[in-house]
Amino acid sequence: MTDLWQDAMDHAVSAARGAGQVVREALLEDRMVMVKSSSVDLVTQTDQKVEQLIIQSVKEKFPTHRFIGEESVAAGEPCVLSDEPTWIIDPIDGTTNFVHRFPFVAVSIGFSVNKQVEFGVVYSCLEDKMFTARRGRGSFCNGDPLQVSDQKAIKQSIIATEFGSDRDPEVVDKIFSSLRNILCIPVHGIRSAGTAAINMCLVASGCVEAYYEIGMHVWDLAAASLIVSEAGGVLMDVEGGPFDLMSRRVIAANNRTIAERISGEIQAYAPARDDAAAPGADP
Ligand SMILES: O=P(O)(O)O[C@H]1[C@H](O)[C@@H](O)[C@H](O)[C@@H](O)[C@@H]1O
Ligand SMILES: [Mg+2]
Ligand SMILES: [Mg+2]
Repeated sequence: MTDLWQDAMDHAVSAARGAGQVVREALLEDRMVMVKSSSVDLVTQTDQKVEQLIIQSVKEKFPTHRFIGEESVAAGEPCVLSDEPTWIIDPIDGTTNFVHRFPFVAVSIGFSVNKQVEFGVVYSCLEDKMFTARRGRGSFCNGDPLQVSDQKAIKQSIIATEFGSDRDPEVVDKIFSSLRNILCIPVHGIRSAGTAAINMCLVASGCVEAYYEIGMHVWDLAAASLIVSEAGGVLMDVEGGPFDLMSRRVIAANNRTIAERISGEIQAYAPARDDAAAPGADP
């Protein structure tokens, strides 16, 4: 049977690796920092340049494919997940890390058809780790297979999360209330890589048992969600229902028991969905 998407996945790996080189070179130069939704939601010209390099390279090979790019959406492009082949791109996941030279920065490229992620590529460019997954064919890091942790007890676990870029005191109170509940289970520790994609690749690698967050976006999650599930992990909404790529809410865990326990400790809220502004979106 013809393998429809292998050529596209090979291109994604090559584009992510090339983008990583651009990121590493940019780290040696001064970076002009701009802000988006808040004074702590950062973006640089490198984010914008890398996204355009990836999108242009894809358009040359796959002219009918669609795109959801973090910085294109920030510039006003619609954020629509249709049934069409769609490249879901976060050119730099961990921009704050990039600005501060904190060494966890990823290029994330997900690819969906019929709203289902067919492959995911996350390139941790300072570690030179290429995380890949193809639906139904496993997850890998630099070609080595990945498997989530076999830890069953949350009290023997490390949990990853992020604090996001919303500094509304009411939101921050919910974030810290969830964090306190989880810390006091107790768990062994809480970690933040500063990038959703790398946190999820750490789940897939068995380094942390789970990651949760409310507020990140589809481009942070798309590629890494498949890397987690193809490594034997589970994805869930923070209130225990099915994972929804556009909801800006996720629990990614090594097993359902730990995911459900985390869900029970989270003080949930619902940020505006990524597709909220899409034509015909539910209000
Ligand atoms: O670095 P970016 O691509 O903006 O993504 C991060 C986002 O800015 C943060 O608010 C989230 O907490 C992280 O999980 C994202 O990785
Ligand atoms: Mg991101
Ligand atoms: Mg980004």
